[in-house]
Amino acid sequence: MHLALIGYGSIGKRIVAWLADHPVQQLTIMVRSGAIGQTLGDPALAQAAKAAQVTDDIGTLMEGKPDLVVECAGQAVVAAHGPVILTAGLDLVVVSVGALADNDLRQRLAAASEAGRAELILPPGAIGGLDLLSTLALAGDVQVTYRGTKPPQAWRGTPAEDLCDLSYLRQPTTFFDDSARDAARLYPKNANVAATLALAAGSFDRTRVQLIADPDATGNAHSFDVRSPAGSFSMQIESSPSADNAKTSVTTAFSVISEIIRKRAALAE
Ligand SMILES: NC(=O)C1=CN([C@@H]2O[C@H](COP(=O)(O)OP(=O)(O)OC[C@H]3O[C@@H](n4cnc5c(N)ncnc54)[C@H](OP(=O)(O)O)[C@@H]3O)[C@@H](O)[C@H]2O)C=CC1
Ligand SMILES: O=C([O-])CC(=O)C(=O)O
Repeated sequence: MHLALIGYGSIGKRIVAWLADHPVQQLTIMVRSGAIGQTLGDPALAQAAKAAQVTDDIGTLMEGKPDLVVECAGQAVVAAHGPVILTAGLDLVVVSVGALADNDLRQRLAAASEAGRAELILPPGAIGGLDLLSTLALAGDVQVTYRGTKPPQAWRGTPAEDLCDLSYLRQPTTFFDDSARDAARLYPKNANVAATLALAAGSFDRTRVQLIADPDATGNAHSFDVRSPAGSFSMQIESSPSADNAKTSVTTAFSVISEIIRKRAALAE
């Protein structure tokens, strides 16, 4: 298998660490130009693949015709490179699912997937329960309320800094209560799960999102309630944060790894 990663942060590194025990034939990693040397020097690469290359150029990544491309970089990368990757016939896992809150981009990705006969794969990421939510959404009139609770440091560098004093919180504080569309736009590194729920529910505007900073939180909690005439359920997930990125639940990388395993099995058939 030839695997390509775009982004080598908490998720990319976790995937490469897993590859040490399940190496691929070829690995291509796309990083920013300033990070090429440091990434090439990472000893984890030698164990992850028989051959590894690091580039800052999407053309170079695509030239190698990887069997699977994984975006684990950010929403801007999905917008900049997602359509061209799919049009070229390369299957693409998108982790920064919040990018799909942009209707125009969502349509372009769908059209590119069809034109290139390539699969756009949206992994569950940090949450679960999407199968039942999709089922209830088909039956109609589904209402979703999601609550994302993280420790104050996970909200650094976001608009939450202007909405509450993250350094002096004494109790759980809800600083955002609005649609999944606005959550994905305003909190691109924290509200991808809200976008994933919205896609399964069939509406970014009717999926309600509450974002909470909790000084006593030790990890990232995702809870949501689904109500519909056909059925209702609630889910509560407590996740450990990634060691090198408090915003990202460690489970997310393993959700991507499931997709890598699925692709590898399909190639072996
Ligand atoms: N679907 C889900 O459930 C979840 C999705 N996510 C999303 O997954 C993505 C990755 O998460 P995570 O690994 O924790 O994030 P990190 O910030 O740890 O890593 C992302 C890496 O991608 C790099 N990057 C950004 N733009 C480019 C580019 N144009 N070319 C190459 N590299 C680039 C960043 O570099 P630099 O730091 O220089 O910008 C950084 O090194 C994020 O968008 C995050 O919000 C996270 C958790 C759950
Ligand atoms: O990993 C998480 O806890 C969720 C997250 O950051 C996101 O949805 O963007």
